[in-house]
Amino acid sequence: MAAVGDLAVKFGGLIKKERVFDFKNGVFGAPTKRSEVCALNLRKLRAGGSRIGGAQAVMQVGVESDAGVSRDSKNLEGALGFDVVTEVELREKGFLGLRKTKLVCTIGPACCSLDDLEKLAMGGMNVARLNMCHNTREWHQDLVRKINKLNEEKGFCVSLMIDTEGSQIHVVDHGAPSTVKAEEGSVWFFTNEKFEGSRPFTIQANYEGFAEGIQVGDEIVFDGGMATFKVVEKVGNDLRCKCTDPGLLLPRAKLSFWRDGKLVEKNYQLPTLSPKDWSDIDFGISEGVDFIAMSFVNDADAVTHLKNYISTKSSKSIQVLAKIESLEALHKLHEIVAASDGIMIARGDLGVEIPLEQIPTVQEEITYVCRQLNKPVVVASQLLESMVEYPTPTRAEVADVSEAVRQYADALMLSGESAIGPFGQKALSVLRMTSSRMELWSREENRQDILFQHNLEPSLPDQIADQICNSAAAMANNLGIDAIFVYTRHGQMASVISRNRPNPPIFAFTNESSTRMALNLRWGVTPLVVDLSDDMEGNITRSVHLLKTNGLIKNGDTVLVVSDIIPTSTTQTVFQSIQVKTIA
Ligand SMILES: Nc1ncnc2c1ncn2[C@@H]1O[C@H](COP(=O)(O)OP(=O)(O)OP(=O)(O)O)[C@@H](O)[C@H]1O
Ligand SMILES: CC(=O)C(=O)O
Ligand SMILES: [K+]
Ligand SMILES: [Mg+2]
Repeated sequence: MAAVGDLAVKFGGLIKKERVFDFKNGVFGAPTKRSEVCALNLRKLRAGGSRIGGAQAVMQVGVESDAGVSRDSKNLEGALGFDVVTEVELREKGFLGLRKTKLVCTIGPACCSLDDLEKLAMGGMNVARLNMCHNTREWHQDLVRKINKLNEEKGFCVSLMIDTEGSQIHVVDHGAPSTVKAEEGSVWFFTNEKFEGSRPFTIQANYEGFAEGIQVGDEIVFDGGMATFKVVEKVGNDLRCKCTDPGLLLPRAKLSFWRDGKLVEKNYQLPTLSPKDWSDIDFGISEGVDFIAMSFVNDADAVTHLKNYISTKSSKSIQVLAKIESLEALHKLHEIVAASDGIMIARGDLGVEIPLEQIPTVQEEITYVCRQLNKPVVVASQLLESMVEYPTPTRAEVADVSEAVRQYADALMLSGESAIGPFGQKALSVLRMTSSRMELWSREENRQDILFQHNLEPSLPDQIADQICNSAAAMANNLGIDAIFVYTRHGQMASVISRNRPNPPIFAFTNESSTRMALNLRWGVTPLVVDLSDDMEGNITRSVHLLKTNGLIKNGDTVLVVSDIIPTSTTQTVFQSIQVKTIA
């Protein structure tokens, strides 16, 4: 509850129920109504098994009794596997109060102490992102060590992502340590040559071929519109340009070239992964990071190549996220999404290559394609940009965040807001508060879009698994279930349930740590590591018991349990089941 002196923010108007958010402590003032879940007597809903193409699908409804599990099974207590943040959130807000949208924070100098990282973790950071464009190998190594320490010693579950630098034409030197103003009509020299000391009106670009194919009359745009120059003369490999739209030139500003209102695509000459990127990738593999985000992906081959490389180098499964940040990537969106393990909509660089007014529709299109193909999608860049400087967001920023949540993006990302801004924790709490609000609204208004169900895989067993997950999500909504439990070794079942964006939270029990960390980016999924035995009934009974003894689930709660493979002692038949259990 917001104490006197705390900054309390209220959203009213359109929204029916008000909740007060305490920025300082990062908690909601009023818990989500548990009465949203109707009490159900599920005992009457008993249904038998039905045969589908050789595999057996069982649908059972029963009453879970605690009597069968002995309370002295101490070895299981530690195996609950909940992370500390979910546990607190669950105790405070109940099942429906758990946030669905995942949060990624870029780590930088403003938040790199163990203490800062712990505060971000406590504030709901699901994934820590290290941008390899900046800082040293030692700095990144230290960060990895700190995140691992927090996970191991403090019970957090924060996944690690590295983000490659990639190849892109940008400013190396513009003659000043920070921003330079370009006045209208001023003439500037663009070169790849390094220059010593101060040379006014000179810009050094990072790539020697930057002026290849560029003609007199073409335009150079800084950072997608910060300032614009017209090429007035070609001088060998260099360009003399006149400022036509005055503005600010930032260090490392991104350059794009335009002719007759169309982008002159130049990045095709640059490799998606440079030698430095390969070295950073080797670092990520050796540190056992969970995600590698690949900058400036231009086609599916680049993604497949990296995935193959990782599989030969790493025993651990590492997820490759393709960053969509070029026009070329948009042209090949489907194949890139299909080849990758997930997508980042890198709106920063995308806005350099496409007109800004197209970003919202492109974002909606990408999130839609990702959901169809069951790939997690991160919406990134400038979500709360003003908070790099100010302690509150603009209304427009909150609206932008809400829109990404309404589109059911899996995750939202902070960049400079957490990396260099003094209000990183506040920015994180704004993301948390805004997503929870929009999730509640979508649920209450029943705004869920009908998902056109692509079959994800052609084979029959996979289609059965898909259909089971789809049906489970529908059942969970229709029956007002409190929580969905899914037993999943590689995360596939959990991801397909998540793809349906059901109302109750999804607890994904897995025995693979890498599956757990990968599921951290999936909408609505709380991943837990447990010892999964072949006795699936035993697994289910044990996990319910563990939640109950820890006070996280109580009599009368209803849980929908989805399991994939239940080989029993007498038969090796593959069972796939949906069971509804009322805790008694
Ligand atoms: N590890 C770091 N060390 C120092 N500064 C950092 C670090 N990571 C990020 N920053 C700073 O935070 C800003 C925002 O970070 P972010 O990585 O999102 O931006 P970016 O460099 O523009 O992104 P990208 O290269 O992925 O397009 C950067 O411009 C940089 O100033
Ligand atoms: C995140 C990133 O790389 C971008 O927005 O360009
Ligand atoms: K990057
Ligand atoms: Mg980028």
